[in-house]
Amino acid sequence: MIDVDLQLAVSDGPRRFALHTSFRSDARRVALYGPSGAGKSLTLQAVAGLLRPDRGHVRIGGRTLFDAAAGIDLPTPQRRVGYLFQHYALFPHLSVRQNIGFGLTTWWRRRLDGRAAQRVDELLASFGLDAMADARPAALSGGQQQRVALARALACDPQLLLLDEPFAALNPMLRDGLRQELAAVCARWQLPVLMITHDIDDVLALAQEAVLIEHGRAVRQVNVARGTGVELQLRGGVARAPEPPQAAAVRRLLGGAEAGGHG
Ligand SMILES: Nc1ncnc2c1ncn2[C@@H]1O[C@H](COP(=O)(O)OP(=O)(O)OP(=O)(O)O)[C@@H](O)[C@H]1O
Repeated sequence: MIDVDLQLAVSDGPRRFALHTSFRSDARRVALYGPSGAGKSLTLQAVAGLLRPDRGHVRIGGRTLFDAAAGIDLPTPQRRVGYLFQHYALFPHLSVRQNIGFGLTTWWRRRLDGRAAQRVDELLASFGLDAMADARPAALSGGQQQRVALARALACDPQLLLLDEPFAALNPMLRDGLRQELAAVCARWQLPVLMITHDIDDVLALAQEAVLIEHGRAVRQVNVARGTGVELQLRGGVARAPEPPQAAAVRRLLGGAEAGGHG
């Protein structure tokens, strides 16, 4: 379902950070977990198309969003990913309704057409935000702001939801309740989720699989329900997720020859 192999470098003056994250997962909810500065946000931004990798690919549910070798680089709106930013990034001067509908409008036409307005009404209702549709974000609680940001991320009918530290902006007292609310939203919308966090409780509450990111590398992949993990290898300079069980049989049947090898 999620197949990511990314290589890119960013620099800020003399500081240079090289990212090479590679993992594959069939789980519906995957967390990128790791310390601050490990490269989680860069990975998420590259999946969303906000950052262009030098090499690699991004495939979601069989769709190729990016493939450097094949020259494929879908612009963000065509990727059909919803992005929940770390501090929600709600527009303070727009109402709840306008925030949710923002991505359905264009800069030259900010009015919602009939279908888009209906979609926004549905989202307002399903997130329990009708009563505050005309309020500005500053008048909402942290939890309500999170719901507006989630509704906005879902407005474009995404095929993948990207969550960047979804609870970082919240009072710890609120987190448990909102984790459960978010888990319910994901289940209700049947949406695959790729989230980043450095809070192990987010992983335990929301993720089926977690990929540990350290120093710009995906180093371990953990099955949360089973409590098992596998190391992600760097082979020939490319990190790969573990092979499925039948791969060993295929290798045996093919005589152990490496791809591209002869004799
Ligand atoms: N646009 C940029 N230009 C230069 N360096 C950057 C840029 N964005 C991120 N970095 C650097 O890349 C490294 C990885 O950053 P990233 O934001 O991906 O980490 P992270 O794992 O998401 O951390 P956090 O959990 O603190 O958000 C950091 O050292 C950061 O300073």
